[in-house]
Amino acid sequence: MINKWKEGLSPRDGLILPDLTSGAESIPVSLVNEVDDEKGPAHFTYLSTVKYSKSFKLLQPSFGCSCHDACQAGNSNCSCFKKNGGDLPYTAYGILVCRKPMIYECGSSCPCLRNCKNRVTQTGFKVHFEVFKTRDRGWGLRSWDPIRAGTFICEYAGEVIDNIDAKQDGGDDESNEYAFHTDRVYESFKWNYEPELVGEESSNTTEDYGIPSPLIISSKNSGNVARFMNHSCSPNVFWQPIMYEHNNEVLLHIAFFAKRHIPPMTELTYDYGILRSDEKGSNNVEYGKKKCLCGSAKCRGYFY
Ligand SMILES: C[S@@+](CC[C@H](N)C(=O)[O-])C[C@H]1O[C@@H](n2cnc3c(N)ncnc32)[C@H](O)[C@@H]1O
Repeated sequence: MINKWKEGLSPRDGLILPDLTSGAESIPVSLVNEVDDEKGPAHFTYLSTVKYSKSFKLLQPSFGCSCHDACQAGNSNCSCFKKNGGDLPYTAYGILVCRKPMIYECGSSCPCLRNCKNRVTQTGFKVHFEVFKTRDRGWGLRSWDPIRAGTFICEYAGEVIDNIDAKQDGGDDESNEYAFHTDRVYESFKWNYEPELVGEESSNTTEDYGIPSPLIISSKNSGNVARFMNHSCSPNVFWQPIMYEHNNEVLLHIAFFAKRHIPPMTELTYDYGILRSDEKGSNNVEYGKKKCLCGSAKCRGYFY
């Protein structure tokens, strides 16, 4: 049936819009409601990447590789590989091998080809998503295609804002529910599924992120499909910081990857983390105000 939807041979029940992105992405994103009469989410502008309005100072100097073809695994002269600890972070099929504190992709000043294997998150998403109405958590995101563990899902697109803007954006006493914060408290987990999937033990990879300074991205007014991903305490998606250079600026992007194999039509969710209290310091976590309806056996009961 899903193949018939893709080929346009059979109509998708509850279809509201065939492409929520209006052509901004190479693969259309359907908008579907099979549960009630709501005709779509509140207005927002579709944006496919992150937008830095204020200059975000990164400590990393801007430099790329000098590979003239595609960057090759084992090439000790490739400076992009060196920044990634001497390895390509992705397999030849573009699957993330291991969660890392930071991934450095080739950027616009690197002479390597556009299809270099070190540019996975810059070439748009490769799965057919639908934004659908959930029964109890507003709109959500799922895929018509099966997704293999380690697959790039999408980036978190939106506008980079500072903490003051984040508070103002959400009103006086409510935080912006469409803000992604890198410095929330996130449940730790080990990611190294690729070796596990080929029958090897997972290694003890670090759970810390190597982010130079906290980043907040708001997708309230403009964003992509990531703004529809709901929270789960047992998520099937996780985020990974990625840096690459564009127009002589090295910018930080947040990319989502599948944490496990995800069957078609399964809701895609990630852990929103818990907001830290500015006043209480890093060891004191401020417990979230929102009741969590993720329904997982490990549900914390709240998020934010
Ligand atoms: C970034 S938005 C996600 C998309 C949203 N469902 C929508 O309709 O646009 C975050 C909001 O979705 C809802 N939400 C997400 N995950 C939830 C969960 N596990 N339990 C209850 N509500 C959730 C909450 O209202 C939250 O503030």
